[in-house]
Amino acid sequence: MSNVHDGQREREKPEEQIQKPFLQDGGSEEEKLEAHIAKLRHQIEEANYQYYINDNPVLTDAEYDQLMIELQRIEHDHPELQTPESPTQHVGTGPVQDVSQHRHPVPMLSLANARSEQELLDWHRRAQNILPNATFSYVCELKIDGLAMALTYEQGRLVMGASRGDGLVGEDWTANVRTIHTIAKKLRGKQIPSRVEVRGEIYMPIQSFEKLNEELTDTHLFANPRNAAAGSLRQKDPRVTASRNLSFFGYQIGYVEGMRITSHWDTLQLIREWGFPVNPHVQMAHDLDEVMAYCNKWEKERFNLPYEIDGVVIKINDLAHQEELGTVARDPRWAIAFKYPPIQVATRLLDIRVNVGRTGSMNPWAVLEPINIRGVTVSRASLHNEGDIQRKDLRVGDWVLVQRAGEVIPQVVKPVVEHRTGNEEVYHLPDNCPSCNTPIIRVPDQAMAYCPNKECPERILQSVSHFVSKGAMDIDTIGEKMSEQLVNAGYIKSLSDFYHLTEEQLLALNGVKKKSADNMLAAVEASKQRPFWRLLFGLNIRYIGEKSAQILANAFMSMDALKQASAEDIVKVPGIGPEIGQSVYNWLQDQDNLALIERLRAAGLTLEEEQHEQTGPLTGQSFLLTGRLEAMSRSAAETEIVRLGGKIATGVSKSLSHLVVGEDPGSKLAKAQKAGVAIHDEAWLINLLQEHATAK
Ligand SMILES: NC(=O)c1ccc[n+]([C@@H]2O[C@H](COP(=O)([O-])OP(=O)(O)OC[C@H]3O[C@@H](n4cnc5c(N)ncnc54)[C@H](O)[C@@H]3O)[C@@H](O)[C@H]2O)c1
Ligand SMILES: [Zn+2]
Repeated sequence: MSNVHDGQREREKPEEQIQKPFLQDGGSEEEKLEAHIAKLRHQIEEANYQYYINDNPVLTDAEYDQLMIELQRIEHDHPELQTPESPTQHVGTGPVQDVSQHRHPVPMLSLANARSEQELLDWHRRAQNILPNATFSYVCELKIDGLAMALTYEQGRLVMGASRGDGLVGEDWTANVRTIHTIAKKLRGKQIPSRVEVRGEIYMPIQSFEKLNEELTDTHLFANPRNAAAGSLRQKDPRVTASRNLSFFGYQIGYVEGMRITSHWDTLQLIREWGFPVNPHVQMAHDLDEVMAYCNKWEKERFNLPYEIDGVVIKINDLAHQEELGTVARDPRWAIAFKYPPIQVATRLLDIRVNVGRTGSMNPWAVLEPINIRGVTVSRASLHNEGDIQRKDLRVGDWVLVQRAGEVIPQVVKPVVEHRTGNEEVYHLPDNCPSCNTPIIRVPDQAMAYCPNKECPERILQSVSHFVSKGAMDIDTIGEKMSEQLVNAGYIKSLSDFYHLTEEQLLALNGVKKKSADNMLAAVEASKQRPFWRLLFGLNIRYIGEKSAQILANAFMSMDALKQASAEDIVKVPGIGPEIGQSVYNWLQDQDNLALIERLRAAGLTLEEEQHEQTGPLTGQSFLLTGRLEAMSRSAAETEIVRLGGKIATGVSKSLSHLVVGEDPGSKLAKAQKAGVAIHDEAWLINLLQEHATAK
């Protein structure tokens, strides 16, 4: 453990802060300590509940870890105060009552943490003391920030998907787990055991997380991809889970019948053969130097990953060693998590300003004193909405903690209250739109505020930029800059004006030559062929993201059918919540919007889903195959995908659902990785096709 002085200081500090109910005058040292422990335990249990059950943390991970470390230290120094109920002795928190429970045949444990090279060495020394003659080798893995899942297979078929819960009893989420494409429903390969439990991490790619938060109404925003993954899995309706683009990496076997495996490395190979994705960055290490090199490498490179990691997991490779080392409290002795320090930096909140979004929303953002967070200078951060600012009690002039997680936009975590001087100012949204000065409107029960003016210049600019963007109408030769010029020149007052642009108009703009004018007109023309859902997405209807646009287009098949639907009809569609449904309905009641639809119709845009399209289990998903497939030809695979309702994409874009990679893939792989597209191998595809072919 750390040196005595540190330990003493750590213990003294919190005692000063103990609140009255715990501290009775004249109480002995012991009583004080007990009271302090009780408080710590209470705080941790409370945080656990918010984190594991509500998927809505009330503390930052760093704050939580601080409480836990302190409690562990006190219990270590005062074993007499340890209890089996202490949060240091158990994992997570029990399952919620109204979900079926699953008792884990082999407990699902947590992992002890190391935060420095020294702590890693300490871990190694402890293991070596128990097995003095053993020579260890290690498997290094990324610590994916998601939630642990235990998947049981009988005769190769998935029969149970359970969360960790309190480690002994988890929640049965089988129906939801089945909707996750990267989880095998049927094991592949030659060696199929009669019964096996595969463990791994369900996670949400960063891009999907960001997209999801864009689509969710402000009251349900997820704090990070981990909470988004847990919240999306723990849904009553599996169709909601299905719409959330969760993914999976396998990393362990809980137990297996009739099969002998001797090393963790072999475990990973076997899991891969069975058809699960295994993280491609797993690596063997033969000594602690190699382990440290791996940790250091990924501390820097983690921001290039399409998913979040919060550290590295190091496991002793030999399963016989693992068995002998066993577990202590809630952690195995044969593994450790090397955790990266949270990337939070303090800086000044200089000002709060407001942008007008494409639906008229007031979007406050922070002007920060520029600060370098791991090589990136951060000078602004999104603040979501006024409610969020109030919840965090951010005041202009505050010192604030700023966080950069993965590639997620920098976030203001909280104010550093101790640094307050009293000169900080409580923030309120302006009463009028900063762009057009119209009084803003607040929606009851929501933290959002809007500019109601349809002619608000900033709102028009944003909505036009969105309309031409890649995910929407993809008018690629007209970017943000050109949109601005077109709006400023008065050519685009409404989205339908794009379809009446003339060459003369374009040539009159600064710096536009005939060739680029022609390109722009051609791109506008081509956009008429975009599928209906893209138009729906492009229309800037509040809360409508790509996914909900697809769901609505599939459910109603045409704009006319959608127009005729009642609010109840729309809300009833699986995956469309009440806010989205009501918002679409309201939008369609507005005369100006209806007139816009008619102008778009007259211009020849697609207002219907293609009728001849197959619908099936893969509807709403797009696929792109690259490289050589072995078991079937690419065209046969594509035909089968289309037959099952899926689409074949023409290139990699953010909206691509799956990239399937065969032998010798080309540049698409790197592109897809960058775009955060889910990437699979051929085994996965075949499994998927077989699964649905039999189910159909
Ligand atoms: N902010 C809060 O209020 C709050 C509350 C509770 C917990 N937490 C966070 O959760 C942590 C504790 O949670 P925990 O008990 O799940 O421990 P943990 O997350 O530190 O480590 C154990 C987990 O790591 C995951 N994991 C990812 N990749 C893995 C791999 N390759 N091999 C094995 N496991 C892998 C598994 O899900 C496993 O259950 C805390 O340190 C804190 O960061 C935060
Ligand atoms: Zn305005």
